[in-house]
Amino acid sequence: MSATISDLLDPAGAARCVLWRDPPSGLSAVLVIDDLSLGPAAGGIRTRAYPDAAAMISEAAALARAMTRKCALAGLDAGGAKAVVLDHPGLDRPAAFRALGRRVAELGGLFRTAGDLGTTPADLAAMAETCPYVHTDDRGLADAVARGVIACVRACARARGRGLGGLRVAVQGCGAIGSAVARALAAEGAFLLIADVDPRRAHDLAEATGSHVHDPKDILLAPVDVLVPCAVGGVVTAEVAAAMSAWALCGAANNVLAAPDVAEALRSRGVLHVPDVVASAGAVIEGIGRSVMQLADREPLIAALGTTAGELLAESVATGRTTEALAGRRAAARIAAAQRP
Ligand SMILES: NC(=O)c1ccc[n+]([C@@H]2O[C@H](COP(=O)([O-])OP(=O)(O)OC[C@H]3O[C@@H](n4cnc5c(N)ncnc54)[C@H](O)[C@@H]3O)[C@@H](O)[C@H]2O)c1
Repeated sequence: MSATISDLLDPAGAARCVLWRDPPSGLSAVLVIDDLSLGPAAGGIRTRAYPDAAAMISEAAALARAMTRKCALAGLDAGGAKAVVLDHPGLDRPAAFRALGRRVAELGGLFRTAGDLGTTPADLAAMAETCPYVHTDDRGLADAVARGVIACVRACARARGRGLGGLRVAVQGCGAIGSAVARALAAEGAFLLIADVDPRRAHDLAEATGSHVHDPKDILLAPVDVLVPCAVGGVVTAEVAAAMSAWALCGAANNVLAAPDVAEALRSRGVLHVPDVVASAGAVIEGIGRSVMQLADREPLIAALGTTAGELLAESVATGRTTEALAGRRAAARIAAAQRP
């Protein structure tokens, strides 16, 4: 069940993919390394009940591509990757994550990882027993994401001549990231509507932050100023883009647009859209900044996400292009410059 580095290094520059299985623990995992031009590949581990291996590969590949853009835009010396783990009734989680840790350790630091949707602090702790390349400080990374999201929401508010105080914000998802974002927004005096498919999580977060619990079925259409998705990807469909009340979209959920043309639907309605590859970069800045770039202070890079968001919003108005396209172009330019001999 092991991969060697040469399995992953593809001289043609195509995405590298490896499937790991460990029958004793029930582990089935896919790692996609998308790009190594700027440095080792960074990306979290997602754990979900996928229908088949093709679904695992396709989600890992899309998320790894987004990580490449995220690292390039954040000014990090890192490329993009993603690992996904199949959640199923036969999964012995501690043993499976220890086995996954052994495989990732064999790559010698080529892949740097942390948590993501569905992967728990206990999973990461088990993995860290066998692997030095996993960040287990889930709360610290989530708080770093929240600081980046706040900087980007502030950029949206500023574009409308507003501040964060009294801003009406809807947060979808009350997990690690949604909770950190809601706490940070509440501390800034925003008025919050929050929702989760797990009512207990929403209730507990509402108690802690003074927020109002909203029905998860229509949180994306809630009458607010800013929509902050922090749950699963693909939730902003063409229908949501056409019907949403919020005048800004700025969330941490990776790959939140259901299709590329949704970006144009948002732009043509005048919705300020901060791409999630910008808004959600706080965790990878914290992780790679600390472990690879040895930056004593990562806050300037996190604060710079707000500057990038403001520039993209202004450039979109000036050029009529979507912020998503403009962000993609910036990331590609930085990677191309690094690839030049
Ligand atoms: N963890 C990180 O460091 C990190 C960094 C950047 C981006 N992200 C992204 O942020 C998002 C959230 O990650 P997380 O680590 O908080 O995951 P998590 O598993 O801790 O929390 C996700 C929450 O979303 C809820 N949820 C799922 N579907 C929902 C729906 N349709 N409506 C409302 N709630 C729903 C779940 O019940 C859960 O409470 C993911 O898209 C992830 O890729 C995570």
